[in-house]
Amino acid sequence: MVVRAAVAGASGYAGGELLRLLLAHPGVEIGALTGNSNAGQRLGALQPHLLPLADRILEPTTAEVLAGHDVVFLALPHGQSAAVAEQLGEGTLVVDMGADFRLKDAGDWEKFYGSPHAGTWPYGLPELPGARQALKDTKRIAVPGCYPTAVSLALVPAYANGLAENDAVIVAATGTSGAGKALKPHLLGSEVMGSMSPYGVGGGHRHTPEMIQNLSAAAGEKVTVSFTPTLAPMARGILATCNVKAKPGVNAEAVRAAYEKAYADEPFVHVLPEGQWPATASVYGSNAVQIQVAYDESAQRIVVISAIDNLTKGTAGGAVQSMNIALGLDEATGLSAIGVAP
Ligand SMILES: NC(=O)C1=CN([C@@H]2O[C@H](COP(=O)(O)OP(=O)(O)OC[C@H]3O[C@@H](n4cnc5c(N)ncnc54)[C@H](OP(=O)(O)O)[C@@H]3O)[C@@H](O)[C@H]2O)C=CC1
Ligand SMILES: CC(=O)N[C@@H](CCC(=O)OP(=O)(O)O)C(=O)O
Repeated sequence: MVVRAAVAGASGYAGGELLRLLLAHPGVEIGALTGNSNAGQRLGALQPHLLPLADRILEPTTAEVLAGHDVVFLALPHGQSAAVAEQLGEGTLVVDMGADFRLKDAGDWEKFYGSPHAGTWPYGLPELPGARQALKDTKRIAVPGCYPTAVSLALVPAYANGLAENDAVIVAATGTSGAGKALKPHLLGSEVMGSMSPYGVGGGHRHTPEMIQNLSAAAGEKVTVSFTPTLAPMARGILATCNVKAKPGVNAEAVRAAYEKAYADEPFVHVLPEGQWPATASVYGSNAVQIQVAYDESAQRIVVISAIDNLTKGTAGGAVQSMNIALGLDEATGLSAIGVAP
């Protein structure tokens, strides 16, 4: 089976990473490629690493251009997907890499994104309990945010196994590509090189409600999340340090056993051997997730560290993995868990 896929937002970082993966996918033929301000440009001028597509011309992002494809990926800014998606036929598989359909709670959406809530689609993080079943045969997929991917995979086993108190403290470092290609003064090389800086401190980051949604579903009760993102001088990668108070009676063996069992059969999530720690360089350009867990006995806290590539497992790889499930393909088709080092 070969499906024809269109990519809206092909000039951006997420769209570019998606095309890199789709070029290596045996079941996908690449159809229309669209942009906004760059419509009319050669893709090669904007994504010079995508050599086989260099002479393709970006078209405007309209329902007419995106019609007639089996799959449409939307790699557009927040709030832009819903209007496009509603014009695409019900028989088309629409994979939204933006945030529009991730949250279930309309109040959360309005508070953090400041616009009316468009709805909720099956969530494209297959490793979460029940997620694969919801993705099978679906025609609509909401790909998670990059931080919620790293954090949910790190903490869901602790909550699903009743090991952690209902209070998570998370500090995560990200590469600059997470902010997209649009020019932003705080992302100038001279501001970022040789420096790390926090942002969205104090509960303001829009990924916080998405983390709460995922962790609360695993815990069976509302989990409190304090999330602090930081910007690191690298292009790609997220390193999330997740710290939770352990429930009474928990010990190091129980924690380790829960994580090893949770991810034993997962093709992309690797619980590292004891003493080895996740690093963004190890997952660069791959769909892999590295996890290490430690029990801090003196503080009675569980510390889980995860590393992903924000553009791969955190966006485009997660999108392809979820598409594969929806189409009934092997979940790992076209994806690699092998990183690039050094
Ligand atoms: N970067 C990341 O790590 C992650 C990104 N995502 C999501 O992916 C989506 C794209 O992000 P990213 O690629 O980083 O952003 P970029 O800024 O790099 O790219 C944005 C893309 O959307 C197009 N675009 C901009 N405005 C409009 C509009 N009004 N209508 C239609 N198209 C428009 C741009 O076209 P043009 O350049 O031609 O103007 C470009 O192709 C976002 O929703 C983001 O949340 C999700 C997880 C992680
Ligand atoms: C450095 C930086 O700004 N990172 C982005 C990462 C979020 C992201 O890309 O995810 P979604 O846009 O899909 O929600 C941020 O913190 O907003």
